[in-house]
Amino acid sequence: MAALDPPLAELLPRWLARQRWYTGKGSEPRLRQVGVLRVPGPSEGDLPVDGAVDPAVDSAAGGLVGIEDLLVLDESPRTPVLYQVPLAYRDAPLEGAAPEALVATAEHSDLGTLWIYDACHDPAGAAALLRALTEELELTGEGLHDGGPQDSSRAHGHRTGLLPALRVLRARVLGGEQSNTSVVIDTVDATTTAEGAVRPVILKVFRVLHAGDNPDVEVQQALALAGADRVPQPVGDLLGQWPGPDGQQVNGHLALAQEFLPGSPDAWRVTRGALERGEDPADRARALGEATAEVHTTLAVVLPTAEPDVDARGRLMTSWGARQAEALLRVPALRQRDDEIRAVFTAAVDADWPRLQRIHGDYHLGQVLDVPGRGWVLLDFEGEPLRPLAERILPDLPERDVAGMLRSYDYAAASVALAGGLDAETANAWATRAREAFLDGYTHLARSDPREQPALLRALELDKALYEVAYEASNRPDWLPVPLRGIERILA
Ligand SMILES: Nc1ncnc2c1ncn2[C@@H]1O[C@H](COP(=O)(O)OP(=O)(O)O)[C@@H](O)[C@H]1O
Ligand SMILES: O=P(O)(O)O[C@H]1O[C@H](CO)[C@@H](O[C@H]2O[C@H](CO)[C@@H](O)[C@H](O)[C@H]2O)[C@H](O)[C@H]1O
Repeated sequence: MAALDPPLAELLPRWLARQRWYTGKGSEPRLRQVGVLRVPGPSEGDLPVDGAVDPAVDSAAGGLVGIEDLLVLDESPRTPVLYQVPLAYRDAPLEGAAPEALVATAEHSDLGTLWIYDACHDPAGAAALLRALTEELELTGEGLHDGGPQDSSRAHGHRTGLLPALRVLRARVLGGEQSNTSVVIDTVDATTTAEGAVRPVILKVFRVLHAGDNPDVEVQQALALAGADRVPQPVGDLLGQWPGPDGQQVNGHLALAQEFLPGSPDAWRVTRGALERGEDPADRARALGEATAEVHTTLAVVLPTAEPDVDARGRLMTSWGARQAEALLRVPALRQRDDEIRAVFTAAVDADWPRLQRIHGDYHLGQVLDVPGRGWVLLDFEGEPLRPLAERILPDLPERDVAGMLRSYDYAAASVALAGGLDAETANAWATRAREAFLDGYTHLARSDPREQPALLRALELDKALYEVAYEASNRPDWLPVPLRGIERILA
């Protein structure tokens, strides 16, 4: 049987531990493969080799030996984490590849030296993954050295049909700090040979996998199919199947593709820029409030809603308690505010609640794009990455998104002040004005004014700030003062 030397089992953990999306920072992964899928290469006509389109991808499909998508379980943390690692094998180095794209080189018993790339960083790998979605391919481990009849993993592609068939020209990984890996793929309409406009799409490869429908796929598709243009047009998705913890097969999304909106800065950049230039934030914030209400109104119609019954209230109280406990672990000084925090949550549980519905779930300024000629467009409906998927897919309080955005205006002002660009008082006044304008815009198009539910809004802002304490402690300790000051303000 063909073999790799060193074997992947030795090479992969070292590489995985260095990835931004590896959740066990600082610890050594202990990996067990639970699935492997063979991904057919890019379509004929993808990545043309005649240099007609982009010389940078001339050699993209040449030298490719195979692509496989590994599902590996890291058993080192208390709760094991399942990762998706698509790999592209080549018999020669990929010209122009970024150093971080190479996972390792290894000797194959039949093929000689192989260069093993993160398939997301290999244009042929990304084109092949996109093809699996757009051509609705069925993927299995059949034909692979370590796949075979004993391997029960599967995947199938699904195309929404909202965009025409696509032919890939080139691909590049989107930089920046991300929980998943996103690849921007330039395509043209495959149904015509005429010179058409380049249509960029973004392929988002989920790195941490969960059993169940990914809300980013489900919620965005529901909105787009209802005709909403407040989300990018979805191209399709890849749904996987693998053996779950007790051996039963589970389903979960592996990837999605959607329209890419170039030249569209996110609201975080736009907002900070306005603040640095001393511009009044009110008009933009009001428009964002309106866009948010528009999306909430559609979601309440196209996806299931629920009564805020005793169970729902109990679940929320439990999750608030867990957040408080987690934040306390990170910042023990918060213990002094324990009773005050609990009192805010208790007051909210007993307040009037609106009907529960699907929401964005991790709403902040970085999740919204300012699209020329279209206005605010919302991205990333995955919910908070630190919250269990089972909770993220339940109908929730729309005020959670409102509170998320209110916190984000606070963050924008505080981050400019933290960088020395503004005194704290001016920053606070600016944030207050932006927050009020956002609420005015929301109220204008929603059925209710969130300010009429002060206890609920206060608890949800506090909950978000406690989440941010845990998030910043793990990812950006220098920013911890931002949510801590937020907590002070909310409790004042
Ligand atoms: N459809 C899109 N068009 C343009 N830019 C996008 C699109 N989708 C994502 N992006 C960019 O990629 C970034 C990360 O995307 P996101 O879906 O939030 O991924 P993650 O879950 O990894 O945070 C966004 O902040 C945005 O800048
Ligand atoms: O976009 P993600 O789904 O990865 O969200 C996570 O990271 C966010 C930071 O990038 C974090 O947001 C926090 O910082 C933002 C500024 O960088 C700020 O606008 C948000 O209000 C604040 O919550 C988010 O909480 C986290 O889930």
